[in-house]
Amino acid sequence: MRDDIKEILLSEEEIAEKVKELGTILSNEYRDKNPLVICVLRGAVVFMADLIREMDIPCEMDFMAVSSYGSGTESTGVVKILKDLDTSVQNRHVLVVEDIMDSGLTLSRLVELLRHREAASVKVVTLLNKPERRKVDITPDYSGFTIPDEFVVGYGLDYAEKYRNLPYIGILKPEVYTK
Ligand SMILES: O=P(O)(O)OC[C@H]1O[C@H](OP(=O)(O)OP(=O)(O)O)[C@H](O)[C@@H]1O
Ligand code: HPA
Repeated sequence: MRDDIKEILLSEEEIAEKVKELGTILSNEYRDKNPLVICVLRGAVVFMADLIREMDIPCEMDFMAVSSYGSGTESTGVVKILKDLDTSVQNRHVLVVEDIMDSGLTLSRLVELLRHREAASVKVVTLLNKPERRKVDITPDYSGFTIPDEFVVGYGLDYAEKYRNLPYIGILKPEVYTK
């Protein structure tokens, strides 16, 4: 797997430090609010697992599976809900956890849906933000790293379902997805 990586963008240590910082900020923000923390499957699962262990407040979690990339590197523009929440968000403070905001299509669709379901508040935390690629007007409420317009994998992020288990975030060699 390492041979397919052009460059390590974020090391395990850099990620761990950032996740700790975000955990502290979110603990202060959501103290006494018993937030419903929503993991957007599948990419966010690694970030979510680390983040909630850096949040020293009561919270609940639930999962939603959506997909817009299929097996490619460009959003199809169609955000499919593959698995919905088991919990009602009505009157709950909702924190959506994502691995990356790229075109913004996935999160704008999700935020709209959760607001429509009458959540008390909806905020988004993303580990990575690629603002150069934005196709809709959305900004994450909390973001770990702003990254350049490169296709990245690892720490949950995949290309065609591969590389999610890399412990760091690396830039994928373009020849891997152009061949
Ligand atoms: O801002 P966007 O352009 O919408 O891109 C971000 C979304 O794309 C990826 O999901 P993907 O559809 O690849 O599914 P996955 O989480 O299962 O990898 C990623 O995990 C985000 O959910
Ligand atoms: O750079 C990326 N890598 C993996 N999945 C993604 N989904 C949107 N952007 C990316």
